[in-house]
Amino acid sequence: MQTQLRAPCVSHKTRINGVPCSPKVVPRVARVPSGSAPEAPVASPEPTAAQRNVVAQVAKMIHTTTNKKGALVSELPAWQALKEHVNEIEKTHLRDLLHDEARCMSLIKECEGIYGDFTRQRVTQKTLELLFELAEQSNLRGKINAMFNGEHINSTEDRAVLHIATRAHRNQKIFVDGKDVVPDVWEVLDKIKAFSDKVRNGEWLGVTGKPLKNVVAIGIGGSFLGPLFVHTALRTEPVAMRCSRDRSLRFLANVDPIDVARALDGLDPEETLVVVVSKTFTTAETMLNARTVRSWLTSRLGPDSVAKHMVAVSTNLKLVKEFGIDPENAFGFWDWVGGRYSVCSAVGMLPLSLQYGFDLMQEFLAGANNIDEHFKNQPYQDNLPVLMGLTSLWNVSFLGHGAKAILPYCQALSKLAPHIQQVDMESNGKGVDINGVRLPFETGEIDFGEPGTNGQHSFYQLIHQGRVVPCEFIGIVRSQQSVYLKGEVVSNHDELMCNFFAQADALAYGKTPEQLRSDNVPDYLIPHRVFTGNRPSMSIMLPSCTAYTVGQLLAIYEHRIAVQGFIWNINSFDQWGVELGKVLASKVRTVMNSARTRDRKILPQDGFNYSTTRMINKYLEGKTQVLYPEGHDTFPIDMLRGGH
Ligand SMILES: O=P(O)(O)OC[C@H]1O[C@H](O)[C@H](O)[C@@H](O)[C@@H]1O
Repeated sequence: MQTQLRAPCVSHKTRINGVPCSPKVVPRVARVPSGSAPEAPVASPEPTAAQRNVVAQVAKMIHTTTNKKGALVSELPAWQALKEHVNEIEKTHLRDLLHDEARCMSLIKECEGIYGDFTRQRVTQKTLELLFELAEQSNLRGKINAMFNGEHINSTEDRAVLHIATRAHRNQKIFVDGKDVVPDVWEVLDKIKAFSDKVRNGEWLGVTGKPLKNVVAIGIGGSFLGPLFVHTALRTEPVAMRCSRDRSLRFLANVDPIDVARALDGLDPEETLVVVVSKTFTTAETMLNARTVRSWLTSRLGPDSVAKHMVAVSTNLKLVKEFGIDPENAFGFWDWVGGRYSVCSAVGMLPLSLQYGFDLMQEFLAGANNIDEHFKNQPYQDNLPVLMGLTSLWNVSFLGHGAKAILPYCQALSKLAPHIQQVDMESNGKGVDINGVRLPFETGEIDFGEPGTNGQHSFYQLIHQGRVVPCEFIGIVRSQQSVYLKGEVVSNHDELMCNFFAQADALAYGKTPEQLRSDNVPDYLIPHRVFTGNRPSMSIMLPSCTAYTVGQLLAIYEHRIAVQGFIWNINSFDQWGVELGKVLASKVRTVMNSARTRDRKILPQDGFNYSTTRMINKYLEGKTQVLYPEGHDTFPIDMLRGGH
């Protein structure tokens, strides 16, 4: 049997990622037979100086040759067993697996009103058992508990990860650093209710005395995508429609002035409330957009209008004040809410409550909370986020499928994929494990998606006959909008759902040359018309698309992403990868300003490479505007027309 060197467990904390670690550093080098369980760090008597020296040298040697500080998940016995199990699965075809009714029954889960069908994943009962074993060996349960217990599992930023607290019931208790944070959460929620009620019932008026019926939410990334997803999901839901009659909610995210023009087009500033949403209140795009819209407001309504027409959501109340927004009109949240996990905090709750009313949005929180409890308490085999996370991990890390398609058969869920893109790819697109050790395998998935049936007429060709892309089909039992035309074979929503059912089986079964021959397909076309099938997917059905079920769906996706990150043993809650581009943009900004204000070209001494220098100069030459105008703001004429 082969042996491999395992690195010393060196811990500076008593708990890392929910895993207890000996506070006493006991470097230890073990020879571990591959395929056997890694040993836990053990306490030993104080080593002598000579022993310490030997251990330090061996540890240094291991560190420099393997860069390991602890066992990687890929070294765990269950990971190895899953690798070997791939050979078994490669011999199966979904066509056959779907004939096994006992298997299918065990892979269909009905919980919390949601129907989850995993039968079209390329898994058998044995695969699941091995995945559960991997979860055990990776201490998944311990890591979930660590998250719910408010431990600082975001170790690179030394923060707890507690978006679950933002949707806690008032009587729940959730502690961060010894403090119950639920009262703080509800203090902000109560403030959102009071403020949104006042705006909606006309108690809070604009500076010229008009009701504020339009809201523009300025924010980007996590301060945009989640709220946009939920707003898009509710726009045509009958109760939400009634609650939002005569009101509008728009979003402004991109720093592109075209987005400003579109967001403000036709709006009357006198009737418009602006919500600036930024966790840090330093994000360049958001702050420039906020200054732009402030200028749009004040140029029409005077400087005093800011007090009545601008409010903020942020963790940085100092900068909110410096911007000129009264902290009384600011809605806080906390560093333990990650930006991409913040839709249930004031980030989403303020703009959405202004649009739909707080009471409806509370149902959204209740739906998310329902899944939080499910995730925390259900055993792996009945736990939707765990099953989704594990089967995705199987697809990515063992079957080698690096992408996944999110395919809601519901137009209202059209912004689910863009939101999950950020939550998933920013969380799990990492190159090192939680200890900073470079991973010998890839993490994360490339997420994309469109609502069915639109996607069918776009990229489905590739997923049927080109690359294998595991798909997630999301269907709704009762549509938000019901249409049936007399004489049609089925109602419009049934027509949509016929496609939902058909696509999953088309991917799984495919079409063989024999079937094509018996359909009299000419020989020369057969290779073109063969579908190999055996393409994995899963299906979820929600009873309806309401505030409650949208909350459930959101939490399912958030937690399944955490499951994957916990098992890969990465930090799913930081995002250092977005920094470098920001820093370089800032350097370009400085040089751009100097070039524009001094009417000069970019020079080699500005520090850019040949390509970038030439490209920026080409850009500078091509614009009619050379010098920035002094002393006043400029807008495209139309942007100021204010709907008149
Ligand atoms: O809410 P903000 O502080 O303005 O941040 C907005 C976004 O900024 C960056 O792009 C981060 O990577 C995102 O996670 C975050 O959501």
